Amino acid sequence: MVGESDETPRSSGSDSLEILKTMSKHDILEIISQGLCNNCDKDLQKRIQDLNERKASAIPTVINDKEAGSESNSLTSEYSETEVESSETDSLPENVKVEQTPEFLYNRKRKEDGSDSEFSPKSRSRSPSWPSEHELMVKDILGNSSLVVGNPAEVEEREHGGFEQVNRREFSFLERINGQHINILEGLELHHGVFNIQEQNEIVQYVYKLQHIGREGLLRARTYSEPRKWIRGKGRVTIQFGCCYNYAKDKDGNPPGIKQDEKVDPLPSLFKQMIKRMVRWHVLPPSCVPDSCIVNIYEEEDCIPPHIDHHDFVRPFCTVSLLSECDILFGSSLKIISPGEFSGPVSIPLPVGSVMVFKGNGADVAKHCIPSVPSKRISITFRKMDDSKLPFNYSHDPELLAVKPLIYSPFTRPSAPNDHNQHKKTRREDPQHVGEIRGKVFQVEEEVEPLIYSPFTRPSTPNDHDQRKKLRRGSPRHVEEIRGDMRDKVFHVEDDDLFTPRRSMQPYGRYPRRPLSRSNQRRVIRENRFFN
Ligand SMILES: O=C(O)CCC(=O)C(=O)O
Ligand SMILES: [Fe+2]
Repeated sequence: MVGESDETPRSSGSDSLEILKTMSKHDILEIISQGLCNNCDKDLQKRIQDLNERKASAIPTVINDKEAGSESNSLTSEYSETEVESSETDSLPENVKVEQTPEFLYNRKRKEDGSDSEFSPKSRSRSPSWPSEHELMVKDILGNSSLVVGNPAEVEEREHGGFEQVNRREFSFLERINGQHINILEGLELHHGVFNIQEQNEIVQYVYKLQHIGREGLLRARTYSEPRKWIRGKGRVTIQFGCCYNYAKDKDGNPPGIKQDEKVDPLPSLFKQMIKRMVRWHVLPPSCVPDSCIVNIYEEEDCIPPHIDHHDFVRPFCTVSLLSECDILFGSSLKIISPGEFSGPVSIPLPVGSVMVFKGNGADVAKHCIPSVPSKRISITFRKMDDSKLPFNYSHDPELLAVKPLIYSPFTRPSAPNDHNQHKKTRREDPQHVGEIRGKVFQVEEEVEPLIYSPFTRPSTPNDHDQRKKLRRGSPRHVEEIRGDMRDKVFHVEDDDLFTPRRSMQPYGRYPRRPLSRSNQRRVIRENRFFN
């Protein structure tokens, strides 16, 4: 057990118990969750499991929030599993409200729906440790959704052949920060083709299912949360898995970041499949396999304000965009104009099905935000927690521990469908091809020629557009010319359609965008000129 070799004088067992009674839940968790040997860890898990089972088979009288006259309209609003499990609940007076467990709500719902079988996982009779009953129940509700549907040959084909189609874009935008020109978008990547339309549909349906069971109160208290809708432009629905993340200081004074003593639901199976896909297909490195995610469900006009993702999460992290396209703004400084309306120097459209990877300056120097969206949108942000910030009692998911990128060789790339199987075999069997993956990655980079773009040299008619593109691509000197022209600001923009100076100088948000008055236009342009 903890500190067995510690030589400091110890208090007796009963003293320790007395001290324990005066300690906060947080401190107790710290004591029982750190530095245990394997045997003690197993023993502890078994004790928790046994306690859980005893509690589950003797759920105390439950009073419905609504029946009790509570104003809360969400069954989940107060529920916390740790509270239900804490010893105080055993000795509550009869009329004191006891929060409802998701299992209870689930069984009640089943009864309401006419099903007479209660949720009773096989593990109730005997399970060595995880997953808990609650987790089994959520799995049971979600069913066996699969990212890739089809016969085994199609699945194999998609998993192993599809990543050749992925297209990666990088971005560059120089801002002058402390007198130096810095590419604030360095490290940002936008990947297309990682999830096809059928897979996107599958994911969207899954998110709706999660939203539904979240609303029903069947997910853990902090997993599902809804914004207070009456405040315009504020927030969106969020569903958190893997860890509980505090966006801002909470009502108990906990700072923003991962709340280690709070439990949320673990990553659901379909999201693990998405993670595996992204690692296998080189969207994310195997050294940084996400173990948490936040689903954002934006209704029309919802937004996410300017921020830099918390460093409780390591880099890179990524966001998958679904359902509808919206713009994401970047800048070392972003302005809040009104709720949901922000302005900044760079705007990048996030196509449906794309994956944006954040690292380097793109994650840590530039802030980002999503202004009020034009229509309903879903995004899923996948992040890996810093080791020191893992929730207490966290156990790594074995399914995600051994994910490896697929091996690809540009030199054995199949030219005809007949070669294909042979090619796949070579790739999988010959580890030396790992080195060639780099070749492939660089090749992708070369395919995307960075375009150098200045708002002042932007072509005005479609006819000279192509001509200019050619010129820019063909002549590296053109870069210098533009740099010379731009003096303080150099715009490197990767795609013609991604950026226009007019758009960058207008506040974003609110669709359709209001035309700016002349004086406002002058003000915004002036502000952007002297942005640095
Ligand atoms: O919805 C998005 O695309 C961005 C989400 C985001 O920035 C975040 O979850 O931190
Ligand atoms: Fe973010």
